[in-house]
Amino acid sequence: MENDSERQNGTAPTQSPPPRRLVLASQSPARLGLLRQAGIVPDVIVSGVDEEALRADGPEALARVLAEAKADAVAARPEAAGALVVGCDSVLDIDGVALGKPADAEEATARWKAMRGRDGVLRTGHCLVDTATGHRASAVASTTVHFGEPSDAEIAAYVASGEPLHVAGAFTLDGRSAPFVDGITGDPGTVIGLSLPLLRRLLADAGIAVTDLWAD
Ligand SMILES: Nc1nc2c(ncn2[C@@H]2O[C@H](COP(=O)(O)OP(=O)(O)OP(=O)(O)O)[C@@H](O)[C@H]2O)c(=O)[nH]1
Repeated sequence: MENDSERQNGTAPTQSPPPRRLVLASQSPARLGLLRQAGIVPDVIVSGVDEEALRADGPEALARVLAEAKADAVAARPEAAGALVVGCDSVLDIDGVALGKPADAEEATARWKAMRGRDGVLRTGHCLVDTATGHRASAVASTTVHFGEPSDAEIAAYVASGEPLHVAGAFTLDGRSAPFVDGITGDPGTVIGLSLPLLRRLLADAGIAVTDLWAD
């Protein structure tokens, strides 16, 4: 509390804003890991949004619409009251076609045989909702992925690992298919599932410094 002299000469210490709670509207362990490694420990509330039920005109619009649907669904929950909510959705854009998680091993194999040696763009939609103020903003981050040329046998082994079935684009930058990705142009977090530089900008637009969310 400021004392009288501080009040009179305006030297009262500036009160740092109360810490804000962030809710991650995603079941993605990769997104949670990116936030935790950056010093942010969000609550997780899975949106349960049926992604197949939504349509949009192209990969970028689809990633945005799905991220917005996830954030809005969680922001409406009573357990998110007063919190900042971030929702994300990632799709691989190859020649304007949005590729999410492959349906099965056969599709994962066919995708790898089609995309090896080529470039694709991983597009991750982000939506931030401040349930305390009603502020809501969304944006899409894009990173170009330069795929290597795994052999048929390497593709078969990767698909047999099961990993590609659980991730957008049937590949991971930081997992078993890392040897098959020659490089990227853009933010790596966008590929993994959440762009921290973009989140920083969305938070700043809401009047919040990303450093205010650090857990310690
Ligand atoms: N670790 C890792 N995960 C990836 C990579 N690329 C995509 N993913 C994951 O693939 C998933 C993309 O599917 P989404 O529909 O966006 O998200 P989800 O996992 O279904 O979870 P929700 O947000 O609850 O819908 C996310 O969990 C991403 O983190 C990658 O390079 N590395």
